[in-house]
Amino acid sequence: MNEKKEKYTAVVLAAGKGTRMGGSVAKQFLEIGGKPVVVYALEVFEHSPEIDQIILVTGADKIEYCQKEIIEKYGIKKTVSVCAGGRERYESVWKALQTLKSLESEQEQKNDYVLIHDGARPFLNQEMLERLCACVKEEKACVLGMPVKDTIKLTDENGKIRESPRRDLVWQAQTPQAFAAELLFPAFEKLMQHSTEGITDDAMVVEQEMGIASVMVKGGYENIKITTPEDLLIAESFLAEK
Ligand SMILES: Nc1ccn([C@@H]2O[C@H](COP(=O)(O)OP(=O)(O)OP(=O)(O)O)[C@@H](O)[C@H]2O)c(=O)n1
Ligand SMILES: C[C@](O)(CO)[C@H](O)COP(=O)(O)O
Repeated sequence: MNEKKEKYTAVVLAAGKGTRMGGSVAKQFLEIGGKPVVVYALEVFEHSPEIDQIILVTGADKIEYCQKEIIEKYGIKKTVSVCAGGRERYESVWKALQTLKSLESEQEQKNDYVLIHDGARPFLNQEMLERLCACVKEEKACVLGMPVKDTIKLTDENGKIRESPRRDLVWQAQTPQAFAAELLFPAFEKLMQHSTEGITDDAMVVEQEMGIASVMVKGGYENIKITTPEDLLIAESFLAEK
């Protein structure tokens, strides 16, 4: 007898303003290798056998653009919603989770796992995604990342070094970050009940609100986030190699 497949939703975040990049077009919509940055990750989720559906989060004024110029144009058929995000990244995640709750009522089916990905990370690939999906089934909270290559210094506010942590224990966190839905929903519900500062990823929310530590899963050094202008040069050089 076939076992019922567990349900995976990918949330792709594309509601940021790209302040550090500058320019008039938000970085997730800039073209690299002839396609907008956000399309690369959407295509990976579209072609993954694990992922059942995709929610794309963008600015309220970009919903129509995303529907026509991203989802329809590039054939991202697993997209079940293009919804408006919030001011901060975690608020965009919260909006996506609310959308997902409404969809669950309509679909009369709950999700087992939710993956949250920065639309500004175009070099996710199927191998990274497979490792993450396999891990989250076991561990319930998993973060893609890579060990750091430089020596890390922790300083005080004046830049004075306070600690040099063991490098073999220090990782750069990437996305996607994947969670059992039963952990992620209550974590964000709790988070939104108090004033919140300094939240820069989803694993922090699950740790802070639920007391659950996520497990690091090997991503790739190429899984960069396009953040500042030099990242576009790095991205072009990765694409030239393909
Ligand atoms: N309110 C926000 C802020 C960020 N993001 C998304 O989260 C990802 C990672 O965020 P970051 O690199 O910080 O993007 P921006 O917030 O756009 O950049 P900046 O901080 O330079 O303005 C990006 O794909 C971005 O579009 C989002 O959906 N909603
Ligand atoms: C989630 C993230 O991409 C993991 O590295 C990162 O923390 C986002 O941070 P940012 O301040 O939004 O760039």
